[in-house]
Amino acid sequence: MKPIVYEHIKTCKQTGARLGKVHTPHGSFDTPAFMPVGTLATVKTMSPEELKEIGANIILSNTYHLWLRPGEDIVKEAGGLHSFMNWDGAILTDSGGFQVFSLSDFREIKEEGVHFRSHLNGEKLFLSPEKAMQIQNDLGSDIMMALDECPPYPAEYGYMKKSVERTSRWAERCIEAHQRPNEQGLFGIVQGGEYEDLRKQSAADLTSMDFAGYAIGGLSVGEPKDVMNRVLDFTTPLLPTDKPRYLMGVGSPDSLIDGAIRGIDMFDCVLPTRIARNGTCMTSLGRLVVRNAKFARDFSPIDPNCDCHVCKNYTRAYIRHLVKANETFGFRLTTYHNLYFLVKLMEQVREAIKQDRLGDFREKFFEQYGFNKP
Ligand SMILES: CNc1nc2c(CCNC[C@]34C[C@H]5C[C@H](C[C@H](C5)C3)C4)c3nc(N)[nH]c(=O)c3cc2[nH]1
Ligand SMILES: [Zn+2]
Repeated sequence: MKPIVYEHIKTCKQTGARLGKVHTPHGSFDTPAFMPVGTLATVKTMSPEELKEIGANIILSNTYHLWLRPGEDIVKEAGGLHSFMNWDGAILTDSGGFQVFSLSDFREIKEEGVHFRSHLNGEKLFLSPEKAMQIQNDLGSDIMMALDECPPYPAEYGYMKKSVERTSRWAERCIEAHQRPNEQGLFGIVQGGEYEDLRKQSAADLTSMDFAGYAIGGLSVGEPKDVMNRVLDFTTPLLPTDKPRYLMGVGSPDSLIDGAIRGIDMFDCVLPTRIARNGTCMTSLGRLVVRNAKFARDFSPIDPNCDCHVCKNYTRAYIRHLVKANETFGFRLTTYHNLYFLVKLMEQVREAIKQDRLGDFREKFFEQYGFNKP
């Protein structure tokens, strides 16, 4: 039986956004959904209980890092990632390719796979479609990603065309190498950069193969927002309506809303956890850098419009003090609030889709958050 099932509930009459549910062997989650990112089998500083409290039902984990440390064999011996990290919700693992390109200084892409050096000890390593499948099979994630190449931005047409064709051949090999298709879903990743014909070719190749869902890759790699939105405008319509669509590496509140409007169901981004660790918070009135001196005697919550545990019990002055003193608890508070903020934002997006008014919601939110300021 299919491990991943997409249930379409409705499409917003005002925009192309769709309300849905994704059913997995470890529970379901409402879409559009933001997925918190756990790099080393933990969403940094958050406990599984806190992630549940925040409302996260699916998290991302990291093939590349877990392969290098502690090794997928140890995670497999622990019974898989769910028991290793004591998380009983859904887990999505990326294939590791993106990490190789963004972390290791030496790498060589060949037809058979990618040769590179470990960013930990410089050891020569090799990642192939078959290896990426074996690692994710051992980790036991509910949603696995095919091994793809995410080309840099910008990339010239000739290179992009060759890369798309190789990514499609790798996708075929991933399907072949997938050991447990009835227990773990496998998503294909559409590439093609900003070239409409290459996006069409990539989507046609991948949708002719039987994937549980489709990701749009190659974006959020430095391109302007309007380029991302244009690529989404002509790419999402190429994807089947009865399967989830995942926009990889996105993103900021405005990109989440604009992606949902263009029919995206799933998002992931390190932003909320990464900026939290330098004391920056996302609030309904825009970004707030809590270590700023003006908050030294500010005994109000991070976000007056937020009802999270942190905003109900702690003040800007206290969190500023902790962050300035480099106290771990301070980063736990900013991380908890930022994740809650994005999970809540997606709840408001789903509510707006229900009421066919996501366009109006976008206007109000952008105005209040300050996205429209020139
Ligand atoms: C930021 N922009 C962006 N990201 C991207 C990612 C990684 C998604 N996040 C997973 C990830 C990546 C890192 C950091 C955490 C944990 C783990 C390792 C998995 C999230 C991508 N991943 C793949 N396989 N392909 C892409 O084209 C791609 C494009 C992206 N553009
Ligand atoms: Zn809050």
